[in-house]
Amino acid sequence: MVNPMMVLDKVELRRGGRVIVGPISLGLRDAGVTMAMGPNGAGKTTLLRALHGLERVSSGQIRWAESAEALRARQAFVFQTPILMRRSVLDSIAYPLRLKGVSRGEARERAAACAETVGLRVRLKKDASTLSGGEKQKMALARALITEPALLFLDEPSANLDGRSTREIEEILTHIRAGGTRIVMSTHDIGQARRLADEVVFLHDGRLVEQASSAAFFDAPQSNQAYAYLQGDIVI
Ligand SMILES: Nc1ncnc2c1ncn2[C@@H]1O[C@H](COP(=O)(O)OP(=O)(O)OP(=O)(O)O)[C@@H](O)[C@H]1O
Repeated sequence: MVNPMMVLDKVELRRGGRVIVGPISLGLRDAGVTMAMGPNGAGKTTLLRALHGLERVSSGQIRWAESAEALRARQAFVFQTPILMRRSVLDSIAYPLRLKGVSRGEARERAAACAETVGLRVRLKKDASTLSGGEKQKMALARALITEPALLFLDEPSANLDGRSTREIEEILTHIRAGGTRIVMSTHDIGQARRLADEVVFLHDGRLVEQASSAAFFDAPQSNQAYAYLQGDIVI
């Protein structure tokens, strides 16, 4: 593979005496959008969290092209349910910069610019908890973008959103991908995966079943599980 950004070598995660992910071996190249797909419980969230360093790997190795510490400082994670703080939208978006020691004024200025990017400019003074679901997710995205991540993880970022908000989130992701940010995300929305993914990593029962370019995966899935999943059938 040309320029792998990270390589997983027989990575396994065990919890409560049970293997929940793995063993998985795969390489992720250093550009584009990788989409983790698979039925409920396949291990998508756990895998993304492990890649971001939020889950302990039980055995095997995750190797990075650069030092894990250096990369960690330049990666961000958008959770399925946004984490809310009792602050204004502006200060919520500015928060990661404040943690890094950036002055309040500069953090707020950059937060306002990020809010503009995600279409939340007119909501800046509102309490974050009063936002709609779609707005909350956009705020979470802005809070991730403010750190200018080289690598962005998103776990089903539009799971509970209507079609319009989903498209708006997708437009933002397309924009930041074009800016060079590497994206690794999960979705159950097959249309979204077709629209955004460069490659698909299909998981089933904690195992990697397929890794293929988006075109190859959607045109001709190689496994019965992926075929059934794309048809909306029960995957066994
Ligand atoms: N900390 C944990 N301890 C025990 N089991 C866990 C833990 N975390 C996840 N699991 C189990 O691991 C499996 C994979 O879960 P995960 O949330 O990664 O799947 P998923 O593909 O993201 O599912 P969904 O599409 O429903 O969000 C599930 O069976 C889940 O119950």
